[in-house]
Amino acid sequence: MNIMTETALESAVNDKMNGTPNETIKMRGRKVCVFYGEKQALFDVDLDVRENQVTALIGPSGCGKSTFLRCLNRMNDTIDSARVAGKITLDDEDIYDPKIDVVELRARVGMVFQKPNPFPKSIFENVAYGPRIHGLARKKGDLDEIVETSLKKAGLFNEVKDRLHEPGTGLSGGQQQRLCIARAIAVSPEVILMDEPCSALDPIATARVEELIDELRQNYTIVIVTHSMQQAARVSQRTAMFHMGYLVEEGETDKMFTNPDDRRTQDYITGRFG
Ligand SMILES: Nc1ncnc2c1ncn2[C@@H]1O[C@H](COP(=O)(O)OP(=O)(O)OP(=O)(O)O)[C@@H](O)[C@H]1O
Repeated sequence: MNIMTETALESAVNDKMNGTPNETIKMRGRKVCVFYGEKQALFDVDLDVRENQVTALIGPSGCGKSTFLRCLNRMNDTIDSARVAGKITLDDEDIYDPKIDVVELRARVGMVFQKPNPFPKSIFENVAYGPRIHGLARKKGDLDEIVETSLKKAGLFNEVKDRLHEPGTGLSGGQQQRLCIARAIAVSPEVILMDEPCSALDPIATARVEELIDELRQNYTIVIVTHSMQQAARVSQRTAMFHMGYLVEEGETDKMFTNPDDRRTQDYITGRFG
């Protein structure tokens, strides 16, 4: 290693130690437009997603938050009437390039939905399914290890270790959502998209998932859609405010909640509309 590299490394480590956020852009959206048939749902959205940070998407119902989230792993491809224009990159690679393997993309950019949706299979199988189809378990024992590690990272292992072969659907709502997070983690994603992951959970289960999101950001980049201003303020480092299909403004969460630039953000966070 030469001196320059050593210095650069040291400075990067110091930045980390000082808590300077990682400003690497993991995903970049430029002039993103989405149409459902004739109706346009998103207009020229430019939004960067920073690595190892939580980005919250907020705004009144129907403003396009979930539509934008679904663009990030091409889930809109599954909606017949949907058409996406503009450019979205992951590590500077165009995810809408025809060469992109969408199955592989969705392993790199995983998703957790509003309602916990475990498969009607055992807890073990819920987590093992993805790694198995993606060929991540090479030798016997690999799968056991992936399942255990993923459940640990999702903060669920201790609660379920004695009943791994019982149905995932038998868990509580909060546990099911953490199982879905373990399932997403099991294929080693780089980005995790969460569409209102706590809206079906009680306050205690919500608090547990919020803590988990904060832990996960050390290893993953997270984008979360939420209707809860408190949740956005608690879990995210950056917040993006949408209104009627437009990105109104985006910035550090602390600033967005104390001193936003746009009147619409101010009105929304203070409950004046939405
Ligand atoms: N599958 C679809 N087909 C047609 N229109 C859709 C579809 N999904 C969303 N839309 C429309 O696109 C617009 C944006 O919807 P979207 O669900 O992205 O908003 P949202 O901000 O996530 O809303 P909510 O907070 O209510 O979930 C809305 O007008 C909605 O009716």
